[in-house]
Amino acid sequence: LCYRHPPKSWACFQWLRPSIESGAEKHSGGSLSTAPEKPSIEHKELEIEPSIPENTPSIPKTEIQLPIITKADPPLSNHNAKADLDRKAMPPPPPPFQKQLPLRNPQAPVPTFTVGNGSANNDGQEEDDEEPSAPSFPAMNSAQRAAGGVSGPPRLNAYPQSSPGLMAPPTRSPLPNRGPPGGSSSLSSSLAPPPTHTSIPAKPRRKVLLTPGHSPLDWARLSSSPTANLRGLPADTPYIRVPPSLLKQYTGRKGKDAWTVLGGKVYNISPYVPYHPGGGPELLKAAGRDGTKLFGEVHPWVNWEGMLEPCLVGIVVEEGDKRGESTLDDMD
Ligand code: HEM
Repeated sequence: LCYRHPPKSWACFQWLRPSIESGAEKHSGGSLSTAPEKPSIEHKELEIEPSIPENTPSIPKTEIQLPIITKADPPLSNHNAKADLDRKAMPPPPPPFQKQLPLRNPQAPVPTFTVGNGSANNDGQEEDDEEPSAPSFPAMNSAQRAAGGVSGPPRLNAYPQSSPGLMAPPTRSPLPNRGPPGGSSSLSSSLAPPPTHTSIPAKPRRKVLLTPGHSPLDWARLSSSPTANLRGLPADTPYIRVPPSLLKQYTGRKGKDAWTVLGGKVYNISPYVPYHPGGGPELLKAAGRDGTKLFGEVHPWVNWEGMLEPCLVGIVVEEGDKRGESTLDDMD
């Protein structure tokens, strides 16, 4: 302000100038005995004026015009008139600082933006020199922009008007869709995991509902009991050699136990039938014959040796092997 309007050009000084000049004349007259009426003001003014450099850029005096008093204006008087003149001579105060968004259409005070016409500018130039660029949200490479679903600023209403880019409101039914995974509505269930997160197994799992007291834990408890006789043979019976003809007799029918062969060892699987997670019938498919291949096709990860150790009957031998009863020590 002082740069553009130096004190030299202030209107109040214009008003004071006649008195200053007259004061100067008094001083130049050399009458030291005559005391000025306003010595402090006049001397101050006389000191200020020479301190302003002559080459200071200033508005020419012709530009500083006192307001022309027309007939319509009320008559100015004394202090109020001077204050008015001073106020009019001063430039208007700057507006309060605020960042102005470039609004192209004054009819629409809320900024809106559209996607898809390629007008978005992202080269980092000044905003004032460019067209109004798209807002920074959502991001330029976001899925929202790619889907074309952005047509305006975020809305607070839950269900906006139907628009081709917006998701339709969910259809609600009186009961939640919580059917079993294997039910008829499993494909359309909203609780079903998305197909990309799980791989559909080649074979559906065939676990059965075990009767109470026949969980795997119950079997572990039973099989670890030293008093339980799970072999189906009289106590203290040594391990026996089992030819195929003998194995065939133990199919689990006609009141006999079910034996099977896993890895060359013969097991009595009858006690395990109610504990088998795949169901009794499935287990009994291996009864009376070698079930090693069958077992490996279904669950090769199962530790059958540890689970069926107390059910071990003996070993399988060739037909016609007449070496009689033998123990596992003989096999080793
Ligand atoms: C003979 C000794 C066997 C033992 C000790 C045994 C043990 C088991 C065990 C522990 C499971 C649960 C596996 C798991 O949860 O991952 C199971 C499941 C099953 N087992 Fe066996 N099993 C035997 C024989 C067999 C045989 C011979 C068959 C079929 C012919 C069979 C068919 C099944 C089936 C279909 C399942 C259900 C698999 C699934 O959950 O998808 N098992 N068995």
